Amino acid sequence: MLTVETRHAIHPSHARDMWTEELREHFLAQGMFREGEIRLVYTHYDRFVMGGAVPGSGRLTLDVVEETKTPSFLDRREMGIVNIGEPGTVEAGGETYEMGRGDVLYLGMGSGAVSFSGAGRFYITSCPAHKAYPSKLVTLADCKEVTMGAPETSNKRTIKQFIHPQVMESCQLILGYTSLEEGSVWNTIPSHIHDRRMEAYLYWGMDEESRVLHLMGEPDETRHLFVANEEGVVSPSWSIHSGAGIGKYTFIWAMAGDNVDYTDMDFIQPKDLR
Ligand SMILES: O=C(O)C(=O)C[C@H](O)C(=O)CO
Ligand SMILES: [Zn+2]
Repeated sequence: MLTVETRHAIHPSHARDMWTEELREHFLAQGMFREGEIRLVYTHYDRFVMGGAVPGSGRLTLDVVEETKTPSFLDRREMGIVNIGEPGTVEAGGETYEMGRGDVLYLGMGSGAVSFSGAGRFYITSCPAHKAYPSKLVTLADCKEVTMGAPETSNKRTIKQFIHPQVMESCQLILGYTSLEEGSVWNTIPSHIHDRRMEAYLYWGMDEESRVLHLMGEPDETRHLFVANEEGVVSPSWSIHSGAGIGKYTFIWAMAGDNVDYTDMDFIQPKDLR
């Protein structure tokens, strides 16, 4: 079963006037992971798509998605898949990929139908592509790690880069995930924006009762969302995307836009946040 929800792009001056439920309706993605289903959120931010596939005891295939009006979803798109569950299998382009928890699969434009099976919980990201780069399984052992922050500022964290120019080539998609060190709670501090790229977060590895206080909005008009495990946040190019967790968490970040330069960020110091 395939479900696709569309999210239109919101102007920052509109977001300023939103109350809590409206902010959640436009920027929070809930219920993406349901057994036996593929559930996608098709955004109008760089036409980025995020979603989940949980095959359970069956097999799920992602092929035609009406929203793209192409014969197959990946005809003019690339895809990044992260397995946030137990080991599972993805088949695409005549290849079979065995994915452990935390492994990332890149599928190039024209890969055709994508099938999911096994005990995996597959987080799906996709954006338009202009060239068919080779598909590639990037395991945890193959990613590039960058350590940032410090325990004194409660933001010591490891950024694992998978779909990233230093690891492999892609058209627009950049993807990886960040984990906090014991005792640290803050991600992405100092905050930043990048008007050249949108970004989407998926928070995972959290206890049922935990929540992340996700900060969004223009730097001088911040808003927040309380986010639970396996929920996503769409971050427009004008919005900061930082958070603090009540309990442990990891988050997958993925971006699409004009460049694939992870370091292209405009930082905002805490004193300038409002
Ligand atoms: O902890 C961080 O800092 C991040 O993970 C930052 C994100 O990767 C990001 O926002 C990249 O633009
Ligand atoms: Zn960012």
